[in-house]
Amino acid sequence: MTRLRIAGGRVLRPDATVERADVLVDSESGDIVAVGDPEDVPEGDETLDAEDGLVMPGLVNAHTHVAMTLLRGYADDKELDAWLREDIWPVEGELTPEDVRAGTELGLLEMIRSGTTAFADMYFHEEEVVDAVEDAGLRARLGYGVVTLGKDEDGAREDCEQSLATAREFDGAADGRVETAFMPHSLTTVGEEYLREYVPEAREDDIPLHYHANETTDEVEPIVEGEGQRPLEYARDLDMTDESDFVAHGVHLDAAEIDLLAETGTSVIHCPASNMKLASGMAPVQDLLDAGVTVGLGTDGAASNNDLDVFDEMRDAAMVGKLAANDASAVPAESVVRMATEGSASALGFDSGRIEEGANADIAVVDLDAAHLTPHHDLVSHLVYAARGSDVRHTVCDGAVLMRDGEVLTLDAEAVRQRAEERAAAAVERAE
Ligand SMILES: CSC[C@H]1O[C@@H](n2cnc3c(O)ncnc32)[C@H](O)[C@@H]1O
Ligand SMILES: [Zn+2]
Repeated sequence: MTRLRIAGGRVLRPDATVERADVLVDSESGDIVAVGDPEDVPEGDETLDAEDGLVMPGLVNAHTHVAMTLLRGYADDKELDAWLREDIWPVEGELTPEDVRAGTELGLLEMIRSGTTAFADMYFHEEEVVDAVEDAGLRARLGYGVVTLGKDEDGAREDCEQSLATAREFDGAADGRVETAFMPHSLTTVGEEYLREYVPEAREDDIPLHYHANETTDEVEPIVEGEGQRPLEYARDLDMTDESDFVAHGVHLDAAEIDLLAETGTSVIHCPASNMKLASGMAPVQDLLDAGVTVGLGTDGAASNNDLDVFDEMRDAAMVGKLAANDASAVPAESVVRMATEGSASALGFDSGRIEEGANADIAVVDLDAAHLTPHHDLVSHLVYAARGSDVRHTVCDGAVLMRDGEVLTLDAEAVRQRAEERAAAAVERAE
């Protein structure tokens, strides 16, 4: 057994306390095998120096479209529908598998550098995302995003079948680090007849569902008018609110929908930066937490954020959560850290997000000696209100070191950056 010892640091425990401790990881099983007083933790074969650092669970970005890094800064300052139709979808129509690979690698590089160890992705050419994740060493729940709107019946069916085939083929890939889901884009961009036909197929194979829901009022109103139901009631009647399912956004929810989410166990992935930038609205996060809904955190794509830094997202979640509740005590730092770690991991079905014996060894070590993190009254506060992705010193996933002392070991950072730059420019040129 190869053992990695993360030594000399302070450790963020699942109850949000911080203690001086060492962490021992079994690099073969990918599990944490001991957490405790340095004198009680057995020696490792390899050591990661966590002196002056905080050892915390790797962050989990539970909703993104990772290859959209290629479109970062391409189209800003528009609301969702116009942004997608006028700017994003025309370029996405030009993206080749190689483009998606290049954009994904850029996103993975950014995630590893900022302490993210797991994520959920909805996109196309998803086989490229699987390969990139396998090489870069992260953990992910991946799926092909279905849109039937604007397609004829053959095209729509092809899309649904592609999503199911992707989910079946790649589940368990990358030594089990990749799991999958059936991913209808949203309740308004996928026709009811297709949801009625294909959701039962996913259920038969125990494939979870991930989709955008209640993101904008434009998405809620047609369902209320057409079906006489709130969107999540419509989703429940289509068997789309299982415990294993997770929806992105959940901005415009009424009280009955919040109860429905709590009763069914369907998780909500809060994406505050995207919701603010596209002026979609403010999600009722404190109400969701009070109702017992599992809430995770996601950046959404880098074109509506415009980065994949979950530290940034935590700060946004705390800030907008208070504004939405009109209460400065709402969505406190501890709840936000929980959302970005255990909450997201649980939504994605991963046994990660906590530094505890038996959990996946998905870990980030944050440097605490920066000026903007001094003094150390409350380290949980710092993670949410003061830290940045660039404060991460080491990133470990599944027991493997992906970044040591700021150097990413699984990707050639400069080559990744150059390829993405070239591919992004060429794709935009083809589209214009
Ligand atoms: C069909 S693959 C996924 C699809 O989703 C688009 N997308 C990116 N951000 C959002 C968002 O906030 N709401 C809805 N859809 C979004 C992305 O561009 C892909 O086309
Ligand atoms: Zn999205």
